[in-house]
Formats: sequence, structure tokens, C-alpha cells
Amino acid sequence: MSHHLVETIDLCFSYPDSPPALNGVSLRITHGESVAVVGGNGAGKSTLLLHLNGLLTPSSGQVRVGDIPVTPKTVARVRESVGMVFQQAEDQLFMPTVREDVAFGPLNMGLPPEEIRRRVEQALRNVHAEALADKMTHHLSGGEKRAVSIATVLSMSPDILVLDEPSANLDPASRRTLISLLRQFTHTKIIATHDLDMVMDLCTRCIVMKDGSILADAPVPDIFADRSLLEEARLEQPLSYLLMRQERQRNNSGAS
Ligand SMILES: Nc1ncnc2c1ncn2[C@@H]1O[C@H](COP(=O)(O)OP(=O)(O)OP(=O)(O)O)[C@@H](O)[C@H]1O
Repeated sequence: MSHHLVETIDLCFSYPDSPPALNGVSLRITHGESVAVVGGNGAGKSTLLLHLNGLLTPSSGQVRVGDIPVTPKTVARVRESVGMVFQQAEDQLFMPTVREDVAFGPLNMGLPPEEIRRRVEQALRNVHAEALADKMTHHLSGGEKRAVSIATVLSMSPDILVLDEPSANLDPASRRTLISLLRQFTHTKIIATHDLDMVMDLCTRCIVMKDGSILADAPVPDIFADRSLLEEARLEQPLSYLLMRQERQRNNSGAS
């Protein structure tokens, strides 16, 4: 894929017998960006993400990854480039052991056994889960499942990592580990989340959704400075933003 752009053009989608879940979403994300997708419950975040690697097909409009339109014909190629980490780890992990789950993607890509072994080891090392390799996936804790879910995607060496609620249900230490892990992934990241403190930590750009449309798309500090926008989107200023602003005010008053 020439350059790892993700683009949606006037994307609309309705689930069967339901009102539209996406209403003309257009966005363009370029290589290396770290983008948060935020909004209240039911705003359309997961539905948008599921279009990015062809798990849902638009009712109208288009999704493009690089120069390839995402269609049933291109979807296998697109999924080598766009790695999706689902909201529920149970949707991601379906093989008996961790090692088999992490090997599943590379195996499907038709890679030689030695390369598969190398990728599995590397991906597990990246998420600090080497010790879990031979465990049964259904015996893992929530945090371990999340780490292994990410490894199943990293083993395919994606250019674009798409994560739906990656920090949900993690204890503070596991959440912190996840954030530092994601920080090390320097390719494009697209993260749907309610964890606005994590957005402060990881993202530079923030897309705010409401009722299946984009309400705002701007640098993270600009979004968090706009209280009426946040209220309209059923969001609140995160603590880390308030602390950062307080610190700046203190420094400014100290300097004057
Ligand atoms: N499988 C489905 N069938 C019918 N409607 C659905 C389905 N999945 C989602 N929806 C509806 O589509 C809309 C968008 O849902 P979506 O899950 O994309 O929102 P979200 O922003 O990810 O929400 P949350 O923050 O609660 O996870 C909602 O009105 C939801 O009820």
C-alpha cells in the first residue's frame, strides 16, 4: 500500500431495521497520526471503526486505505494493513492457546513457519506476554486478554492499528502498561474510547462523534478546551487536561 492513509468519504450505514448509525462521515487520517474517536454511548464510534477494515460494508459512501477502496474483493489485503483490536477480547481470541491465537493471522497470510514463529515471539515480547504463550486463552485475566488481543494484531505487522475501547475494564496498572505499549507503536493509531485521560496521554487529534456524524475534528487540547462542545457530545474535561491547564496558569503567573 503506497501510503497508509485512511479515508472515509460520505460514509453512511444503517443496521437492519434501524435508523442510520453513520450519517455521512468524511475523514482523512495520515501515516503516523494518533487519533481518538470519542462521543457518548451510541454515537457511532464502533460502527465507524468496523468499516475501516471491512467488517461492515457501507450503505453508501466509501472507505479507502492507501489507494485501495475497501470492498469484499480487497478486504483480505486491507486487513493485512489495518489491524483491529475489538472491544470484547472474546471476539478476538478463539483458538485454544495464546500461541495459536497470535499465530493465526500470520498463518492466514501464508507466511513460512519460521517467519510465523519469529512474529509470534516478537508480538508476545512487545506486549510483555511471552510467559503466557502456552496458556489457554480462556484462562487469562482481563488485562492479559487485552495484551494478547493486541499481540494477535501486531503479529500481522499492521501499518494502522484500530482499537475499540482498549482501556475498558483494566485495573490502573494494566491500563498504564497498555498506554506505554501503545505509545511504542509508532505507526497510525485510531482509538475509540471513553477514557479521555488516555486520549491526553496518547493522541494528538480528536474526532468527536454524535448521532452518527462528526461534531468536531481538531487537535486534542482544542477539543478539551471547548466545554460546550464536550457537553453537547455528552463528554467532560478529563482530569489530566484540567491539571495541565492549572500547571500552565501557575507557570504563566510565576513568569509575569
Ligand atoms: N448490531 C446492531 N444492530 C442494530 N443496531 C446497532 C447494532 N450495533 C450498534 N447499533 C446501533 O448503532 C448506533 C451506534 O452504535 P455504536 O456501537 O457504533 O456506538 P458507540 O459510539 O460505539 O457506542 P458505545 O460508546 O456505547 O460503545 C447505536 O444507536 C446502536 O444502538
